[in-house]
Amino acid sequence: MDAKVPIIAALVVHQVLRRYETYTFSFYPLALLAPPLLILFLPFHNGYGPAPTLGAFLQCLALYLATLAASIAAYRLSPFHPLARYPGPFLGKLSGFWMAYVSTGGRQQHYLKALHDRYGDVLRIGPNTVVIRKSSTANTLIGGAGLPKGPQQLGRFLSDRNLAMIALQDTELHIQRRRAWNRGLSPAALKGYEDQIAKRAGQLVSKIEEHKGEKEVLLDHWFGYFTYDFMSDMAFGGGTGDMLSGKGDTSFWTGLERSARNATFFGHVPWFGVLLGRIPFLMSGSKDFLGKCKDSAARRLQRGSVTRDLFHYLNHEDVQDSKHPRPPFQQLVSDGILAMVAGSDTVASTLTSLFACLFAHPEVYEKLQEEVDKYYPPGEALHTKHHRDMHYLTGVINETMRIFPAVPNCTQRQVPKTGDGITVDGVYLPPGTAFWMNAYSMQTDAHNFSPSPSAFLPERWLPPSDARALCHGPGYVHNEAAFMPFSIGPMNCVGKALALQEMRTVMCGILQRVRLRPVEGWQLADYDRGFKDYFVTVRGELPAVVEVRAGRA
Ligand code: HEM
Repeated sequence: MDAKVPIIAALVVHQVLRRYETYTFSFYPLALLAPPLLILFLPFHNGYGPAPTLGAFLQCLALYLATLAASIAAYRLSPFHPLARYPGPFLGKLSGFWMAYVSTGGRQQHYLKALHDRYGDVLRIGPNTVVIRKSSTANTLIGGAGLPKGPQQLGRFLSDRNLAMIALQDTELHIQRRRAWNRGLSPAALKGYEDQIAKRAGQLVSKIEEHKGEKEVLLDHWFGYFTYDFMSDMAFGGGTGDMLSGKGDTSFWTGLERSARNATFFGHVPWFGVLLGRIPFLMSGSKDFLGKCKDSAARRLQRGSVTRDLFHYLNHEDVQDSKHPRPPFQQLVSDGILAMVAGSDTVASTLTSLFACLFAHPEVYEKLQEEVDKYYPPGEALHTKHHRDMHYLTGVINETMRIFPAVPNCTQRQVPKTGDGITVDGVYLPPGTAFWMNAYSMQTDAHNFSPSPSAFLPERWLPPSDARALCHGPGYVHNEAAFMPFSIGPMNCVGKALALQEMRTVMCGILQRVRLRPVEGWQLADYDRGFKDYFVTVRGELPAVVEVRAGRA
């Protein structure tokens, strides 16, 4: 047998694969099987004889695939790879499946932080993927004129078609789509959601109150029900959210958790997620969940606009002119799914972490209680007018999101495949490099927040005029450029203001009426262990004891 032919074919195909990336399903079997078949049947002398047998084909295929795999591995590990300068796990350099595997444990934020502490600010965690902890690069890379989105979301949504806004890699398309979202989450639109938030927050507090005298109430569950019900009011004008009343279907949360684990995995190998997403009987759990979200969006579209909900803006019902034609149905469905996933879990996670931090720091709870009592005495309605003066509450929320960010790895961007790549503050990213700004590592790095970067100190965030502010003394560092729980730039979290408004309203509502305590033996360390980064965060239960405050029921 002439071994040279399949070996040369494999080396050529490797070069094609390096340059040509596709999510077309048929491409992969073609790239893997067609060259050995061609070699056997092409009329030139191939060394396999005039009538090739199955054995000859298998021999040729094995040699071809082994050479292809060896060539890919050798290139990825070689000093000639454009990312060779960056340290990282050996298996990560070899394949995206390494980080996909690590992510299944839910502790990738801690894994990456440990690697950053060991190797430095830029790590190579995939063949063409890095993760960055250097805040001085953030503005250029993901700020105002930052780089386009990376491919991770295609894997997470198991599709490269009918994408939700968060997954759009074409910046122009993203800007266009984002306009409607910006209108739907503008300060004026937020004013319109204020009563709904206050109503749902009041309902939540009443539900928590009902548990007084009982052994415990699971706060994480109730926060989940609150965010789901509110998001369905806010996004779809109501009609689907009924969890707080105890009547709703809670399978949204089980579905989300199950599909989130898959989503994390496929975010590291997006091409694989897209391929599996095309196979009808696979990934049924994730597809069922996406299907349920689709149904909510479809029902809302059929019903039409009753209130000025988010769909009112996404469907361009607020701008009836020829420049704003109605978007295709599938686009609305994808963005509806995005609203439910991005808007529910993140806020539920942060509210749960907020109380976990307060339980672990009773002195902080006391100070926050004082501030809430000052602005929201008994009977004071849960409107937003005091929020901006509540600096301690802001400090508590920021400090919680610093240590327990609901999206620990921020999000992915990618350097365009054509051009020279980009250099910023000594970090060179070659064309095609996908990268994450690692929020968790940045926010807990002593170079950005000192003293005690892992300690919960809301005083870090107080304005210098406040006597309690922690802003002097040797070794004090407070680098807000490294604080990005909502990401930054024009593709950051469009729901940031809404999320803060929800969280402030709920915190004020709860502290105004009840006193919550952790159950006997509860430890923050246990909560931390159960806090898993599965694209959205999965957290352990947060049981609490409820006491109604005198004169507040
Ligand atoms: C504590 C709460 C929240 C946190 C920590 C959070 C965090 C994030 C982060 C880190 C991103 C990625 C941004 C990027 O790609 O650079 C994001 C995107 C997004 N978030 Fe949030 N989020 C929260 C709440 C919300 C809420 C309430 C909504 C309401 C609908 C929302 C809607 C979105 C949307 C639509 C995107 C995609 C933005 C785009 O691609 O332009 N988020 N969020």
